[in-house]
Amino acid sequence: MNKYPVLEIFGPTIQGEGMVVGRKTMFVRTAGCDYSCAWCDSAFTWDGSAKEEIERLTAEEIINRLINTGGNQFDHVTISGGNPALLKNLDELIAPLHEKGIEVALETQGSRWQDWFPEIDDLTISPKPPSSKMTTNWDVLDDIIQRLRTAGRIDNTSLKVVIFNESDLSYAEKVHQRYSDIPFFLQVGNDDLEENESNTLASHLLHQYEWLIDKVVESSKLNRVRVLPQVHALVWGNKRGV
Ligand SMILES: C[S@@+](CC[C@H](N)C(=O)[O-])C[C@H]1O[C@@H](n2cnc3c(N)ncnc32)[C@H](O)[C@@H]1O
Ligand SMILES: Nc1nc2[nH]cc(C(=O)O)c2c(=O)[nH]1
Ligand code: SF4
Ligand SMILES: [Mg+2]
Repeated sequence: MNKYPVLEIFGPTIQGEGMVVGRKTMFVRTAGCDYSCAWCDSAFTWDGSAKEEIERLTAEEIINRLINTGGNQFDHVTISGGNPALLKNLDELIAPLHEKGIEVALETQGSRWQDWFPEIDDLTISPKPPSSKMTTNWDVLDDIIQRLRTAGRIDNTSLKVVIFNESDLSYAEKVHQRYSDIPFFLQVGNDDLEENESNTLASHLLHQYEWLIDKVVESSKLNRVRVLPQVHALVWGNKRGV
């Protein structure tokens, strides 16, 4: 049996971001990332600070943990990280969830393809803008989108770009123009990961949201798009496991 490095299993909560925002869901957060974004809100998955908390679990153990935690109060599981696309054979987790009538979503940055991507019900690809300090490999991203097209999975796919500044907006325009038929989400960047007063953070993020809305309204290249905050950050602030 394959084992997967898992840092958190939590929920039910709501999906706070993107294409299925508001959907009641459980989360499985895997450890390890091939990126190190300057503003990563889940840096504990890759910076070594939580390495003692990483558990190596089989698919069966993950499902048992999901059921022990969420009971029968869920029918949707979101796999995030870190980058879950570093893991081969995740189909061993996805197929038994589907057999139980549970839908599966994935959060990944579009830096790696895995053959199980076509099994995902809600696939969010979140390429990283300049503020992250990461560079997009456009050949890899093109290849991922092309494979999803070939597999007939574009209806299950969305693109989500986090925005902190004007250069990020130009990057977002480029991504949207390149893959113009794919549902496109702009997401407010949380630039205050140290704030532990959730009301203070929420009012700051709402101002950032207003700024982002204004910018998107102004742009002639960002028309068929959706602009969203991270709803969980507005409700629970920087708390982990929500
Ligand atoms: C923590 S990542 C894990 C999945 C994958 N590594 C990725 O980046 O897509 C989940 C989502 O959170 C977003 N995110 C990370 N840090 C953020 C921040 N400070 N503000 C807003 N969104 C952030 C990422 O862009 C991504 O869309
Ligand atoms: N509620 C909630 N929604 C989320 N959407 C994406 C998340 C992530 O960290 O991948 C996340 C998260 O951590 N919590
Ligand atoms: S790709 Fe995702 S998990 Fe990895 S560093 Fe960037 S935001 Fe964090
Ligand atoms: Mg998060």
